[in-house]
Amino acid sequence: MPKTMTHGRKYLETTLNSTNKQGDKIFVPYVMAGDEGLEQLIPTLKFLSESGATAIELGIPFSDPVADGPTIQEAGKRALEQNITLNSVIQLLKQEREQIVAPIIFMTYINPIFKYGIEAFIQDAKEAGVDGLIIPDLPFEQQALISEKLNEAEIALIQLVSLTSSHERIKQLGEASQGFTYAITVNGITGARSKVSQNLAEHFQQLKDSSQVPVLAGFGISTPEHVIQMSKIADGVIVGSKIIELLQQGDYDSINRLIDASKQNEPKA
Ligand SMILES: O=P(O)(O)OC[C@@H](O)[C@@H](O)c1c[nH]c2ccccc12
Repeated sequence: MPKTMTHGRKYLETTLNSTNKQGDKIFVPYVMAGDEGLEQLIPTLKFLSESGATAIELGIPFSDPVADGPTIQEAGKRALEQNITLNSVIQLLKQEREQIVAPIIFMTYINPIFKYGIEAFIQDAKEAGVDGLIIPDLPFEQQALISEKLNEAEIALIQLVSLTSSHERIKQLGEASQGFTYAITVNGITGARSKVSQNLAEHFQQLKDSSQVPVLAGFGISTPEHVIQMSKIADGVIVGSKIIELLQQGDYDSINRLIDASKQNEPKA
């Protein structure tokens, strides 16, 4: 990161847009903070960033992760056993953020933020160089709780869109979108799957037409072929459970192959 570039929504959006402009698709891996111990977190983030991840979604472990499938839940348990908290992740990033070029998006449930205190959290997240936030259990109607202060701090609040969102809701979310729009491509929880959903081209076209920021596909994407398939209709992908499995196995080659699959698109004229 150039020293003059500060972190936040603009840095995230500029980074994502320039990836698409180059003709590549966006690749966002999800990792659970502290799954491999807190001391391994910076090396892992550095590896992902240097391997070509466009941005990184960093999960904060939580005791009641309602949207998470088994792989992410297990990773969360391992992290909780090591006493990883929102606070310890923020403290680490305050020290080491500069080592990682890729924008960082926190994925945290709302409870840890309440516990931390909304204002203190936003201030510390800003100081830690957090560029965006995903809060899966904060309904759109309740976002005013936090969105104004996030706007002031210029941290992006990412909107999640489900397959069952109505046309009207898609329009609302599109107007509120910052950073990127997270399009959930299955009805269900997170987790690696053998096949990705088909026939989503129209859905994605509708999302792209209403979103002011790139639209990324997530949930179930597990192979380079899935990445290529989804990248045809979305601006990029998010891969969580599979990345967690591969990190556990130390299979960095397969992680590189997933990332490389997002870079096989012809440059736009
Ligand atoms: O694991 P998958 O199926 O590859 O999907 C990504 C997902 O895990 C990650 O983005 C995520 C983890 N926890 C979440 C909760 C809600 C929405 C998204 C998430």
